[in-house]
Amino acid sequence: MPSPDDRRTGAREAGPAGAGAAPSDVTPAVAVREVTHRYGRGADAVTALGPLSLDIPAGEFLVLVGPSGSGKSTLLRLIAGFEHASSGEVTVHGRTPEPGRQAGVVFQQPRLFPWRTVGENIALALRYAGVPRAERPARVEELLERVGLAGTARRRTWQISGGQQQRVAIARALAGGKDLLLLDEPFAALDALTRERLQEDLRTVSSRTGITSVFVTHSVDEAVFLGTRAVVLSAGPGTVALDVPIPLPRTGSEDPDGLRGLPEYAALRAEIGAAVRDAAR
Ligand SMILES: Nc1ncnc2c1ncn2[C@@H]1O[C@H](COP(=O)(O)OP(=O)(O)OP(=O)(O)O)[C@@H](O)[C@H]1O
Repeated sequence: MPSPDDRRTGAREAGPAGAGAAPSDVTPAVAVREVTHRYGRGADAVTALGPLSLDIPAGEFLVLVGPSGSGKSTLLRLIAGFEHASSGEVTVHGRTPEPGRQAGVVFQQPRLFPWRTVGENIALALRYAGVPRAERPARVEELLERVGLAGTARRRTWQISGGQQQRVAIARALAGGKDLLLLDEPFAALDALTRERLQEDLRTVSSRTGITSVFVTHSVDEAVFLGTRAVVLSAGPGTVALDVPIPLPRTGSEDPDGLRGLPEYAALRAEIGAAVRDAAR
């Protein structure tokens, strides 16, 4: 899914973790400092997360893995600004996150407007991003091309497959021109083959644009394939159980089978898999 205007941030050129960490004096794209999060009050309160600290440099593709209930989605929601930390601080480019402001978000379900066409769903996001009306059709086509859906703008969302709908959701998240993408198990509901295709395409998009990404998954294989860094959360309330760089080749044109066949790939899978199993005990 190459695009003529692939963006590369300065920090990306400095390199994500795994390809040489960003210098420590650069403000991270996302900073999570001593954060805890509780849902509810009194006797019904659930501590979902923390205390947890994490810096995510610009350009990094951070994958969050961990047992069910370890607080992965909670952490993502805090970074998106959907929740406010009970204690500690979350900042995105040094500022308190606000919903829809700093990040494009993709959920497990595509959440498209069913009465609108594919193109209209994306055009709406462009409108919210302040893109002038006259420029929107060309931008829609460009975004659709980027996610492998060129020529589908006029189709209704119910006329396309679940995998295609999730591609539209990714295009919509990219439409805002944000440099942070938050994805909460976006491929979990898809069949294995479609899931692999989307993983490959997302890896290419992320490698070529350098967009900072935080991706929640239960799949260790998905984590190693997509990430430049993996963080495993302990059983809830989640803290960092393992934090490892994934220094695999990342030009955006790697052969997926070749990547999965690398000995480093198998070693990372084993290390992260063991940490997830330990965390779940
Ligand atoms: N809105 C909510 N109100 C009350 N408790 C919540 C809420 N959302 C999450 N929790 C609780 O917070 C804890 C962490 O949930 P969270 O969904 O963040 O974990 P997770 O690691 O993403 O789980 P999963 O992998 O199952 O999706 C769990 O105990 C969950 O029950």
